[in-house]
Order: sequence, then C-alpha cells, then structure tokens
Amino acid sequence: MGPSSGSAGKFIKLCSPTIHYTADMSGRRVVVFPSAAELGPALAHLVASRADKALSERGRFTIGLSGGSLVSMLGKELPVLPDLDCSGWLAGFCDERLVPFDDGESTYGLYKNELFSKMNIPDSRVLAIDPSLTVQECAEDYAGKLKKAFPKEDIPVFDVLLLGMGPDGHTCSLFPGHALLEETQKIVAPISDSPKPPPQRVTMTFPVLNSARCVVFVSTGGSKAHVLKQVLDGGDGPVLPAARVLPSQGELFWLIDEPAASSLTLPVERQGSAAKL
Ligand SMILES: O=C1O[C@H](COP(=O)(O)O)[C@@H](O)[C@H](O)[C@H]1O
Repeated sequence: MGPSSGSAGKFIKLCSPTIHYTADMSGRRVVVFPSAAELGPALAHLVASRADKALSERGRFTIGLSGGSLVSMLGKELPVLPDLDCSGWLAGFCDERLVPFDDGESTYGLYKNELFSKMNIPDSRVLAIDPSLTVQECAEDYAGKLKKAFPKEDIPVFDVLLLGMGPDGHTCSLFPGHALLEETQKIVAPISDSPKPPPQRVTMTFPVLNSARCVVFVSTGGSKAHVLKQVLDGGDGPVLPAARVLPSQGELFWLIDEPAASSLTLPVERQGSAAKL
C-alpha cells in the first residue's frame, strides 16, 4: 500500500506564486505550498470547484468536515470567496467529539461560529451528532442521519471529505493500532478510548472515506514532517491510518506546506497552478 518513490529527490520550484511543486504519489496528488497562508485560498477554491460540479450534476453538494486546524482555515477562506452559493450544500462531520455543542472541543460548535454562521448555512443543512446520547447510541443515531441523507447508497458517497492528520498518523478518530481500523460493516463507529482527548467520539469508517468522490487532506507545519514521510514515502513501518485512505473511484489530494513537506522525497514533478486543482 505504501507509495513507491521512483525518481527520488527531484524537487522543482515552480513559478506559480502559490504552488512550489506537485507530485503524483501512488494516486495521491500531493501539492506543496510555500506556507499555510498560501494553502488556505487554494483549498477554498478546490472546495468551490467541486461544489460547482456537484451542484450542476446532482443538484446538491455534500461535504464532510474534520476538526482541528481545518476549522479556522476554512472559516477564514471560504466565506470570502465571491459568489459562493451554499444553498445546495449539505455538511456532515468526518468525526466528532462527544461533548456539548458549547464545549470548546465540539467540532460542530466551532464550525457553527467560524463557518456556518458566516455562510448562512442553516442547521437544516448540517448533519450533526446528538451529544446527549451515549457514545454507542450517538454513533448509531449519526449513522442513521447519514443513511437518510444518502438513501440510494449503502455507503454514503460524499462529494468532498476534508481530512486532517495528527502527528501520530491518525485521521478522523481512526488511531494507529485501534480495532476500529478493521471496521468494515458500520459507516460510523463509536470510540470511547481515544488516545487524544476527549476520549469519547464518533467517526466515519474507512468504507465511507474510501467511497468519496474527492478526499482532501490538509497537513501543515514541521510537526507533521516525520509522519508525512511515513505516510507518503512509505517504508517498513506500519501503514498508518491516514495512509489507508485511498478512495476506490475518487480523487485524493494532499495539500501540504513546505515545513510539513521538508522530509519528503517527491518522485514526480508537474507544473500547475492552484486555480487548476
Ligand atoms: O482529533 C482530531 O485531530 C485531527 C487532526 O487535527 P489537526 O489539528 O492536527 O489538523 C482532525 O482531523 C480530527 O478531525 C480531530 O478530531
């Protein structure tokens, strides 16, 4: 599963003001930006372009959001895009912490303040968990909401899933070595022993992640360099959760900044511009 690193060491600096280089690493389109500040607008344009496509082809745009550093990036970049019509959007969460919405750890609570309110996305267009339930009930309830929103599909096919990656290689609330990595039946699973607090969460499982039309990882900062090397360059170590996200039909982007890319061997260079992602 680990990507091969063919022509090692061929880094190229492009003229584009925003992208230094892109690489195709075993189906992953890796795009490196000089900094997170330049990555953010490109992410927003990528989301907007996939939204346009989905709206014209299917009349709605479904997006799965992750927590962590993505919240403020999206909250800053999406609302300032001109002419973005969100009336056909339906947003869900790739994972969520089982805490009240007004708790600072609630991903829904953060997005409500930083994104939904600024973009006039009403609660009726957001698939959120019910934090009053037990973690088991909450996962079942959230899975039921997804099934209702995607009635024609056994496994929901989101237009875009936005994912982060922790320094241990986790994505969503799928942590290295955890039994949930082998879940193949449930579309949403509970976890009550998350190594990263808070311990109780619900998470989409790999069948959902790998069914999406487009998955976009965002990873920035030097603290991610070591784990990014393991995920993107491969090697002898264990296959980390983030490396197991390989959509069977869909696109897979890794948008990263130079500090995060600093340990990588990018095998193929391809000129491009952020507008064309
Ligand atoms: O706990 C979580 O962490 C990951 C990664 O967050 P980041 O701040 O390192 O980008 C996040 O994607 C996930 O949704 C969240 O629950």
